[in-house]
Amino acid sequence: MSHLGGIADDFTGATDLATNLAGRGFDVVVVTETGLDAIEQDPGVRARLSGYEAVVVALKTRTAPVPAAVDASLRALDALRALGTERIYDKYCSTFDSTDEGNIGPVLDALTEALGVERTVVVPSFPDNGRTVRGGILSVHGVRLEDSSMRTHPLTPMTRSRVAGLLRPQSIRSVGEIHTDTVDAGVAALREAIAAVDADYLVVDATSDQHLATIVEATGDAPLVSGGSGLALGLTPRTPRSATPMTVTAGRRIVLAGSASSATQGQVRHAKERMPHRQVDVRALATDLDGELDAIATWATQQPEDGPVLVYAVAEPSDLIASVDAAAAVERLLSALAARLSGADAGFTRFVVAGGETSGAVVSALGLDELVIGPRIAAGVCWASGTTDRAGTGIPVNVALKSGNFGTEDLFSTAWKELHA
Ligand SMILES: Nc1ncnc2c1ncn2[C@@H]1O[C@H](COP(=O)(O)OP(=O)(O)OP(=O)(O)O)[C@@H](O)[C@H]1O
Ligand SMILES: O=C(O)[C@@H](O)C(=O)CO
Repeated sequence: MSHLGGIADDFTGATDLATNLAGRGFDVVVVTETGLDAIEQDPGVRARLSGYEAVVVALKTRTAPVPAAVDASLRALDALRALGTERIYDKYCSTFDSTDEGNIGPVLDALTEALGVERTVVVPSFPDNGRTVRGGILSVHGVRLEDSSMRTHPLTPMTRSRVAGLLRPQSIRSVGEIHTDTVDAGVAALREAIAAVDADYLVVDATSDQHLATIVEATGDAPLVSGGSGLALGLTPRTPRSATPMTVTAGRRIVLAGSASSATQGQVRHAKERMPHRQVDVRALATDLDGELDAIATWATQQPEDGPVLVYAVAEPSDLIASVDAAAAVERLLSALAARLSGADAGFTRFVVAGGETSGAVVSALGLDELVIGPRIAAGVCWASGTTDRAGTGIPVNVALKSGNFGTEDLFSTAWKELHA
């Protein structure tokens, strides 16, 4: 029986959570929406997956309308319950990516109702990646969220920093705060505060892994926790055992960077100095997406086979075209490119993908139902393996899904060295 079930609102978030769980000794697998079909339909799949200590469902709901996000999350919950999971970890972004119409609140409302939970913690902090909450204010590397690069995010611009203030407009339930002094006072004090504060959702400060461990201990066996992936760093598997080994492939390598985040832009500029590279002509996509796809696919297959190549959307802030249509077209292009290049003819089997939305589109296009977690590349980023179809006749691939703002500048050229048999 699986112990922990994660529901992540995007794919990089799912592998981020899985990376931290694996780091704590959990045998963990990520399943996609097609993997949910298999859980629902196939008792054999249910029996196999319930052997994992943790199962994380990767949804693509971060920017989805509320009803779709709620439905998908409840479906994930049902599937996780069918695996016997006892605790649910609702994973959203460490920078609380959403708008006032966002779905973090509605999904929490739905999960608390379905689980019959009265209150739950809200903990976006992930100190290893510079995300901290102090006095209820979320900061990124010491800069208030509203003053960070997230202010100009193309899909979820973050213009306020108080987590409770971001959550309240989204939820029908009440939101309170518990600050650092209480967390510093230790498990018993925090437990008391959680019981005493008159609110359903409690935004709990955390600026260190020690704070996260205190929160995990204070929430004990709570059936639901919510946050970024940081809280996982305080969890302990019930039955530690060796992780399922990840398959390492030997095919060609490509970086697909659809993320517009500032860290990704730096990584793109760094990689451009070190590998063959090509920028997506975003304006051309509106009129001739197929032509651009053909051109980039042909270019990629003509590059030297022994090193990675880079296809990217944004290297400088001025490359960004603020339009939902442009964003959707970039996702379509990069995902179709991944599908085409993963075919036996082109022979690409190893993919670093930057950006949550982009990763969701790419993994879906590759048709991966399950991701087995492999070596850690950076905080919240790991290699994973999957098979491009479920019948067992597909092509094994490795993917590293990198959240937009995660990773050091050299990640696109150094990630590969973690990929060894
Ligand atoms: N030049 C561009 N103009 C407009 N939109 C773009 C452009 N390049 C990329 N995009 C879009 O921006 C969005 C980036 O979202 P994505 O989630 O992939 O990355 P991110 O937001 O940087 O990362 P994360 O969500 O992991 O923090 C995607 O929808 C992508 O298609
Ligand atoms: O929590 C984060 O910052 C990431 O896992 C994320 O959500 C990626 O989009």
